[in-house]
Amino acid sequence: MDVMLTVEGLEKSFKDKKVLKNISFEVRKGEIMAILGPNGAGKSTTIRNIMGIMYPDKGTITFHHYNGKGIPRNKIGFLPEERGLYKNVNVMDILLYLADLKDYPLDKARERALMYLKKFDLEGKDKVSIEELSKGMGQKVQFIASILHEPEFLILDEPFSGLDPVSQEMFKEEIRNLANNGTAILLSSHQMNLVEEMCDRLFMMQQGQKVIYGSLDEVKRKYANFKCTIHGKNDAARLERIDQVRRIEQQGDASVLYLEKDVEPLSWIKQLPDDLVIEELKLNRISLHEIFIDIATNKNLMKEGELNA
Ligand SMILES: Nc1ncnc2c1ncn2[C@@H]1O[C@H](COP(=O)(O)OP(=O)(O)OP(=O)(O)O)[C@@H](O)[C@H]1O
Repeated sequence: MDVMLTVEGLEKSFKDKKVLKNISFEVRKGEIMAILGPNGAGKSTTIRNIMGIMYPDKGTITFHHYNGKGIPRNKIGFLPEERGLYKNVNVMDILLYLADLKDYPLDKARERALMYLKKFDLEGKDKVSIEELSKGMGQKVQFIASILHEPEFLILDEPFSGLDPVSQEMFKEEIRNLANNGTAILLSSHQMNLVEEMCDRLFMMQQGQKVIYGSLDEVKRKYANFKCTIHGKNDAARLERIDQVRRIEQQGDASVLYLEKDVEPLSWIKQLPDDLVIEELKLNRISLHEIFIDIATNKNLMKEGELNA
């Protein structure tokens, strides 16, 4: 386990409002680590502290491999939440300019830029000015700018916002490739389905505090209770009386039964009433999206006082 970055005990206040409270996590080489949380949770503030755009009141940020020499800016790639490139400059010029700022050899940068433009369906756009690009195209160029210099640590803040599904797939594949080639990736996104498909580990925060930290598998095993979806005309009150059903949701003839923690799936199925109408039955764990909503709305997990994985 090769740790690239350690964030330890980060605290930050704006005036008298504490927005980061004892934030600690690490990002490892070759992994996609997601930083998640509701609006205002403190994700961007955490990222800005890592990038050295602002400084923490307390705590440390350590990039390993660099002998404690501070932030290795040339080895970091950053796609910020606030997008923006110089408008009246052409695509290749801006890409080369940004690569140059990272001390990356220009001939190599040009070669890689052409390769990535082709990969992202922007072949021939190298001489087009930024203002002529659509929003999605501009985002692709900015993404290319963040990876052109072969960063060892990459921060992606909402990389998928505004992208069509095909472009999302391209980004997903490229991000996965980068991780497979050893890049440590910190990914912030509100698109839980994509996070669930892509990330190896996740750090979820709320109101400046850690609520969940661990591998996707651990998190799902620990926090994602089972839910049972039954298609068939059944009476809601009756379903609610079934043992270990926490709550139900009904839509037409489909009912989703959210089950209590630690339910034993096989025995639970065995004890279902004989006269239940079942046209279809599915038993699976709740999604990351549902875990997120549970936490953000303080429905369930927060009350159980066991969130500090
Ligand atoms: N420069 C600032 N001055 C004062 N308050 C700030 C500043 N930057 C952020 N905040 C506050 O810090 C808190 C955390 O904000 P932050 O932008 O880090 O959240 P976030 O998790 O990135 O949210 P979002 O998902 O909406 O992007 C919020 O309450 C925000 O209002």
